[in-house]
Amino acid sequence: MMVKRPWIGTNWKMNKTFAEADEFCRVLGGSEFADCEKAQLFAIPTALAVSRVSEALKGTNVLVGTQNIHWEDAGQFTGEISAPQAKDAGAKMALIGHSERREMFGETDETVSLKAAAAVRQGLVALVCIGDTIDEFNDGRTAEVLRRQTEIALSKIDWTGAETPQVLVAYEPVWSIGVRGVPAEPDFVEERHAEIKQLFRSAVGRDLPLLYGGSVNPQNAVDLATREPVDGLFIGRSAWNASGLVGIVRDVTNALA
Ligand SMILES: O=C(CO)[C@H](O)COP(=O)(O)O
Repeated sequence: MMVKRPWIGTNWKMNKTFAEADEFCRVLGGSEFADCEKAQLFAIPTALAVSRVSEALKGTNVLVGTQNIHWEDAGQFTGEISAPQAKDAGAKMALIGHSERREMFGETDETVSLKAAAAVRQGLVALVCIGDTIDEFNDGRTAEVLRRQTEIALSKIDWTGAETPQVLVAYEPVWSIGVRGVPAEPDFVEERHAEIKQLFRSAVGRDLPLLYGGSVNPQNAVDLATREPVDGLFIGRSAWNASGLVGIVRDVTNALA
């Protein structure tokens, strides 16, 4: 059996001053996982810190991403940043459709699909988030919502080009995210992941890495990451300190060895 090489990374959201970003990079860059072959690590700072964090983690195996991009490459879009600009700053990944952007900043399935296509066009790894709200979950609409979000998100990517599009999806139940989030049971995650992976095959005819996010913590990380259809962990609060991320990477890679 092939040993799994999980994606493990963190989204800083609107957190960290430059000094705090530097400290994160110092600890992660100095850890035994800076050049880790057993996992693909990534960190997604605020747009202002992408350049600084990319520079600080240069030469390591940690990919740096940006939390949002516009779907156009340039233009009259005050306050936005484009995929080429994110790349210029050192980003290798673009986070797209996080539930906080869907809930609070008007992100729709349509804009998610445009942004995912823009990221791929520019050679960024697109990390697309999907997830059901608590109302959708309680109404038994989880499967329908995940199908809609997945199919639309992947619909504008050119899957036929010479380059294989680098697209990751993260299933993040909205009800499990953040300080009021309820951690999802690993059995529940395993079932949803198996269903979402079927959707990849029917929608785009291929397998895509599928990460889990939402209240991942040192207690549940190994159980989640070792489930067969879970290709990685997308972590918020428990990895904002680099030592938290390092601890989870250590536990998960040991468990998978
Ligand atoms: O973006 C997330 C992962 O970084 C996600 O929102 C989960 O946040 P958490 O519940 O604080 O882990």
